[in-house]
Amino acid sequence: MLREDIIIDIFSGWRSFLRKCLFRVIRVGPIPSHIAVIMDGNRRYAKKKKIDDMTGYDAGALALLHLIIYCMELGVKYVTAYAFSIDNFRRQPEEVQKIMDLTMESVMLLTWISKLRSVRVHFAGKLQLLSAEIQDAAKRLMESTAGYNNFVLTICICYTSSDEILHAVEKSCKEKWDDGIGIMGYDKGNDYERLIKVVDIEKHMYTAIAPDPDILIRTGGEYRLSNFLVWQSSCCHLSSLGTVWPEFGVFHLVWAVLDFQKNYRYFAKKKLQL
Ligand SMILES: CC(C)=CCC/C(C)=C/CC/C(C)=C/COP(=O)(O)OP(=O)(O)O
Repeated sequence: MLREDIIIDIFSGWRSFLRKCLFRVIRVGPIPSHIAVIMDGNRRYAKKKKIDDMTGYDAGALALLHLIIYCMELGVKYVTAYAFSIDNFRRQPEEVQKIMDLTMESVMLLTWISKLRSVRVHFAGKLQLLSAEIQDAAKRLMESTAGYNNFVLTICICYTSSDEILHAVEKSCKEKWDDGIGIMGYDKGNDYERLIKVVDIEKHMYTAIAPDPDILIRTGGEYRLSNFLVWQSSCCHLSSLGTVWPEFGVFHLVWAVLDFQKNYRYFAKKKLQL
């Protein structure tokens, strides 16, 4: 399903030319540095098109590849996608297997794209829940692209925010403990001095490779975060789109960015206050 000729087609041709003209106009305003996506509605798309659910996921993976390329052209440096949550292991075995197969295919395709466009690929989540084969392939891709910084793609797999925060707290405590500092704070007059700071926790997040997202897009008409980037999205523009993920296209991206630009002053001010 995910093939190199599809990517060449997205990068070139008259559509790519028109897109670049449109992006030139949008770039007059502020461009988000980081866009995160919850790719909801793949099975609903499959039902709508009367195809099987697994083909819906294929279409979803292709929509993600389109988004990555559009973001590169627009000048967005970071994209983070919620590919599979820890809770998704409770789904039908064939569905779990399908997403794992897509992950493996994506690793192969991303190996090719990353060399072509200097893309750094990062997998974020409890990766030990993946099969040994996928863990190895993901690790190899992360290592081989670690030196690139043109564009950073984070694929959240076996991920939930609760697990990410627990992991980061554990790591921070262990680090302080190993340094002989201890983990409990102490009273300091009227104040309380914490030994574990917010920066310590943030350093150990699975997604620490990227700054907090500027826009979080959720498709499928839902208004929930579903345990995705909960810590990181306190000051981010939320965009809930009625479209199902495989139908997400360049105009949906443009809409989300224009909406972000409309509210930019507020978010810029809030970020300065943090
Ligand atoms: C790189 C990589 C591994 C790509 C993964 C491809 C992909 C589109 C994953 C989405 C996973 C997922 C569980 C989405 C929820 O949609 P749903 O189908 O549950 O939505 P619905 O049931 O509400 O329609």
